[in-house]
Amino acid sequence: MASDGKRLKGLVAATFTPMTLNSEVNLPIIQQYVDYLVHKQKVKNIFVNGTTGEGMSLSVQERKRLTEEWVKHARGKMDNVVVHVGCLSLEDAKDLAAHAASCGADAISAVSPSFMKPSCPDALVMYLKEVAAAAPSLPFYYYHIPSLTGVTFRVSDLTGRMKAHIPSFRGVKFTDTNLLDFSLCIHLYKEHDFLYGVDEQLLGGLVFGAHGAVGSTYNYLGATTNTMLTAYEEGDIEKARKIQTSVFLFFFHFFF
Ligand SMILES: CC(=O)N[C@H](C=O)[C@@H](O)[C@H](O)[C@H](O)CO
Ligand SMILES: CC(=O)C(=O)O
Repeated sequence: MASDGKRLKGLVAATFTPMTLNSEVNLPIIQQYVDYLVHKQKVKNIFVNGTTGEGMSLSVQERKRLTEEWVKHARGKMDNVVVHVGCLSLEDAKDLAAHAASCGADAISAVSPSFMKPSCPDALVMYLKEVAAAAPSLPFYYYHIPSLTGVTFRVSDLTGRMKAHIPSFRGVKFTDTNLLDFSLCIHLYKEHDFLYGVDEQLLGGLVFGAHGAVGSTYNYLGATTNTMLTAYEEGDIEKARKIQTSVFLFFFHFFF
């Protein structure tokens, strides 16, 4: 699964972390989870230990064991395993990045530290540069999620700096409703991948040129969202809009 220059496209499911009733990570079920995503949801990329997987609430050891298991079972079945390695501790993030590389993950990603926040865009890039350098052979994706990190630097401001300072920088997982910032990134940095992360308005992201999408709902609405991607590609905007509307109505029904 080496990712020699291959671009991350299409849907990426942000995996949940299966737990046992004893609050241990449930590793034996991961093989079944991979098969379910590939066969039932037609989703062949995963984002492990992110927001949905509650990576920030897991121990470093749990995150490592999960990474090993996801990579092992995805091998030969999936296209990309992206491992989220962001932590409040830079040393832990570097440790997780190096571990992801040693397991054979395809890419890594990291959020900004969020308790002691970087004071300016350059400080954030210095942190991300060190994390990425711990796994220099893996494509690195900045994970922008200001609603949770409170770090609101515009991605269009950060991207040029990441491109200049992080040799493995490949793109951004962009979880924010600011489509102006998103579209500016796509316009300015055509050689990078910008993956949209607000599942309820992915259609808006597609119109502005999203290369793909990372999200929690692709665990269970992957097949449905794939039909939306196809409708959009075929120019059937009415159908795509209907599917997007059904997705957010479904979502609002259960979560609001
Ligand atoms: C805050 C959050 O978890 N965002 C996810 C991606 O980053 C999304 O996939 C959402 O879970 C999804 O859009 C539902 O609101
Ligand atoms: C949605 C997403 O990308 C995450 O859970 O991290």
